[in-house]
Amino acid sequence: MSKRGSGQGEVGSGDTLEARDLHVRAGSFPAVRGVSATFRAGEFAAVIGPNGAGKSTLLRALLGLSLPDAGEVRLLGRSLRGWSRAERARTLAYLAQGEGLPEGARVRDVVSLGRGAGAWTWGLIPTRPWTGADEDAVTDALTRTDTLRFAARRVGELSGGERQRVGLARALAAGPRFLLLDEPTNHLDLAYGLEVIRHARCEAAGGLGVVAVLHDLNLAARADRLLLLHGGRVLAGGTPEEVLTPAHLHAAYGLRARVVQDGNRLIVIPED
Ligand SMILES: Nc1ncnc2c1ncn2[C@@H]1O[C@H](COP(=O)(O)OP(=O)(O)OP(=O)(O)O)[C@@H](O)[C@H]1O
Repeated sequence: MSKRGSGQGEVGSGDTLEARDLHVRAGSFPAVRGVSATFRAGEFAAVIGPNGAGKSTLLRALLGLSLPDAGEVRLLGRSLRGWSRAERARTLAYLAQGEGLPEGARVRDVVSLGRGAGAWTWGLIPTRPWTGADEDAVTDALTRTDTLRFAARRVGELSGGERQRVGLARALAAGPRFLLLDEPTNHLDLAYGLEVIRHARCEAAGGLGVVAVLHDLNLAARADRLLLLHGGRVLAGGTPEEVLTPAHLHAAYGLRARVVQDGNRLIVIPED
């Protein structure tokens, strides 16, 4: 089934971000060891696993920020090695873990950075003029993340949850095909965490591919697909029902847990 999202066009079967037998080091440590996974446009996928499982390292390799020792990343059917930095930056958006935003800047200006407005702000030579289409894309990203109403406020005046949505808006402003989020709900209370997940789901329903590293398994249970890493390897991949089993949770986290179905959602309950 194909979907249409604002500015993202038709989603076809080749709209994937793929890791093929990927081996990646973090420093000298082999943090990702033979991971294969396919992330699709139009899907919200969560990468889960205990501390040190290799989640962030995998995300950085998918973005082309860390080069693999072996294996490859393929984006829209082409090896990432063949993509220019500029092409990659337009296609893959990234919200890093604990990424700070400039406190004194106004929200709209921060979101404009997502379309390269920094080239003007920082006195660099712009490669193209700022256009009405850029302005529209910024407004669209602000609207989609429900941040338009405080677009004129300064970042320093916002709550943690509001800042996270501004970061999301900046990433979306570039008009990417895939959005990669590293622990986007970290330090957020339950309500804000849920809100970030709701936005991620909504973007995926609009045609974007969303890949988020998540620690909270009950938030991850709201994803379309899960990838469970352990020791740099894939322990399980598939739907939340397939991945969040007591056996997998015990193998990955050494945790005894019950998994119960509540309506159409799974709930993980750790046992003492
Ligand atoms: N610069 C580095 N030098 C050496 N080892 C590193 C470096 N960065 C990460 N590692 C190790 O690589 C492994 C994977 O790290 P990574 O950050 O990808 O895991 P993670 O699953 O994202 O963990 P967390 O949930 O704690 O953020 C860990 O064991 C970590 O200690």
